[in-house]
Formats: sequence, C-alpha cells, structure tokens
Amino acid sequence: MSLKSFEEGSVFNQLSKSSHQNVVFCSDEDTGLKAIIAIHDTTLGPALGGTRMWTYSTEADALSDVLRLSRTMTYKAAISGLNLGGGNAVIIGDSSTDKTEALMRRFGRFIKNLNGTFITAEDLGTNTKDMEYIRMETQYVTGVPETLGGSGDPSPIAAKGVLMGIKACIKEHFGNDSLVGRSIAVQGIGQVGENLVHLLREEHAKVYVSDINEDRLMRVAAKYGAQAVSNNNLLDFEFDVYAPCAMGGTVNSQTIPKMKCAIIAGSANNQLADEDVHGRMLLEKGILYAPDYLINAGGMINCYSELSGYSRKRTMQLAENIYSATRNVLQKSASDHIPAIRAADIIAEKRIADIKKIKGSY
Ligand SMILES: NC(=O)c1ccc[n+]([C@@H]2O[C@H](COP(=O)([O-])OP(=O)(O)OC[C@H]3O[C@@H](n4cnc5c(N)ncnc54)[C@H](O)[C@@H]3O)[C@@H](O)[C@H]2O)c1
Repeated sequence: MSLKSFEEGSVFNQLSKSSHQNVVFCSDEDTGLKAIIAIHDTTLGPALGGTRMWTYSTEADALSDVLRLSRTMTYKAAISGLNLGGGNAVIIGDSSTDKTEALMRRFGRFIKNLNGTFITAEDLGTNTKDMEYIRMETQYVTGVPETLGGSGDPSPIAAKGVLMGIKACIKEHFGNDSLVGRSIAVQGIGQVGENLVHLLREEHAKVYVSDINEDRLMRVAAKYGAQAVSNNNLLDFEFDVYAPCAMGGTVNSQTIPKMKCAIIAGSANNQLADEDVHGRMLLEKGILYAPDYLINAGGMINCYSELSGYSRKRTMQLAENIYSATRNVLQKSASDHIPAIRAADIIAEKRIADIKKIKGSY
C-alpha cells in the first residue's frame, strides 16, 4: 500500500476525509487515559460538546464516533442560533471500572491546553462529578452541579425543546398546535423521556410509553396516567406522534414501512439510520420528521446559558425558540420538496457561511 492511500475506515482514512479544524489524541500512561477531542468548526464560537466514555472495540471506531458527534454539534448550535461551534470528546474505556479522579483531571489538562477552543459537558458514561474533576484543572467545562454555580441536570430543558418540536409538527400537520387528545408514543422513558411524558400529560395528550426497563415502565405509566406498551410491537399501533427517546437508528428501512404515525419527533440522537436514504423515505411516505439535532438542542442550550451566567427563565425561552425553528425547517422541506433533515442542514450551513463572511471582513 502506498503512503498516499489509507485503508478504508482506518484512522488516517477517516482524518483525510473529515473537514474538522482540529483533532487531538490524548494519551497518558500513568492514568491510563486514551481520549480523542474533535473540534469540527468554531466559526460561530468555541466548540462545545460532551465527553463520552465508552468501551470502543477499536480506536478507529472511537474516532468515527467523535468525528460524527462533533459535526452534529456544529449544526445543532448553528440552527439554534447559539454563538457556539461544534466539538466532542471520547474517552476509550469502561466508565464503571476505568474512571478515576486522576484520569478525569489529566483529561482536563488536555482541554486546558486547547485554550478555550473546546468546552466540554457530560455525555454517556460521564456525570456531573466528572465535570467537577475537569473543572479542577480548567474553566472550559459546563454541566457542573448547581451547588457550584452550574446549570445542573439538562434533561428538563431537553424535554421542553422536544415538546416544542412536537407542537410545531402538530401545527404543520393539523393546523393548530393543541395536544389535547393527540396520541403520542414515547419510546424510552429515562431522564428526557419521563420529563417529556410529564409535559405532554400537562397538555392533555394521550400518552403511550415503552421501555426495556419494566419497573420504570410501570412506575412512569402509573405516575402520569400513561399507557404502557410492549417495546417489541410499539410500531404496530397507530399514533399521531412517535417520539424516540432512547437509542438512535430506530428509523430505518425495516421500521419505516411499518410506521403508521403522522409525525416523528423525539430526543434520541441520530434517529435516522441513514440520513439521506431514510430522510427521503419519510418525505415520500408523508411522515413529518422533526430533525433530532434541532429539537434535542435543549442540553446544549443549557450549557450555553451556563457560560453566560445561568438563568432558568432565559434558558426556557431559548428552548421555546425551537418551536419557530422547527416550523421554518418543515416549511422549507415542504416548499423545496426536500427531506426535513436536509432543510435543517441547509439553514444551519447558511448561518455558518454568512457569519464566516462577516468575520472575514474585518
Ligand atoms: N439527557 C439529555 O439532556 C439529552 C439531551 C439531548 C439528547 N439526548 C438524547 O436523548 C436520548 C435519551 O437520553 P436520556 O438522558 O433520557 O437517557 P437515559 O439513559 O436516562 O434514558 C434512556 C431510556 O431508554 C431506555 N431504553 C434503552 N434502550 C431502549 C430500547 N431499545 N427500547 C426502549 N427503551 C430503551 C432505557 O431503559 C432508559 O429508560 C439519548 O439518545 C440521548 O443521547 C439526551
């Protein structure tokens, strides 16, 4: 193999194809730290993104995840009108056995060395305690506990944003955004899902819930007066809205033909298994899709607010803006006859290009 060609999927192959501004590999033998920080774009501001700790099978898998996640953060910030860029970090390891104070603080030193171009927050496998350790080494971290001046748990804000996305879709489809009597299936009733069920019931929607955790399913169903549905045949039922709030990839070539819902709008990241293929399939089937990175931006909005002095009221207002942003995307999707995810990408890319131009002019 010549030095000019890289093996498909290899670390160098992925880097050669990516459009990231900076990718930093962090390694420390003493603490066992192996991490990658990817900064995708800082046109709009410093790159903000979570730190995920996960047992990746290969280093190439870890790189692929961090490149994809950081790019999504760029689009999420851009479409939400935030003055932030997109970045993300992954630590390779088992969060239940490999995580130590020293490892998190060593990782914090790597973030410090990036001089504010990357700001992190919690993600899968990390929590507010870990953010506290990072904070001991650098100021460039959000999501620290409320007792330390942070914004605390972002999931109520994330759920509020998803509610706004659902209401915007309901308005587009039914002509008014009342949720009274609308049927909504929430798949995954964890931190975001449970908050969403609460908000939906307050608006008198008929809520159906499913989760792989039976105890949680029964508890949440009873607490909010929702109906529990088996996770295996959730898509066999007819709902107005399917709200995926667990894992990604549930909207795919196998599930779309079975779907009887009018709308898909939930918090899960990367809901479409393949954005191009499945975005187009939804458009052709007439199912409205609220782009995941737009309506689940509440977590990022929460971090953004923390950076500028946290105010719950202002944060809620920013989350409420997701309603008009979703309506813009759906209208562009309808008028240009393009998938909603593509319409969202175009709007986000235009904001970045416009700001890049004005930044280049002084
Ligand atoms: N927490 C946030 O602030 C936030 C912000 C933006 C996006 N998200 C995304 O929203 C989703 C949910 O996040 P969360 O913080 O509520 O997670 P969580 O871990 O608290 O809850 C996930 C729930 O989904 C259930 N679940 C897992 N696999 C399932 C399956 N196959 N079918 C049905 N249920 C399943 C789990 O049992 C759990 O109850 C994730 O994709 C996350 O990336 C979260």
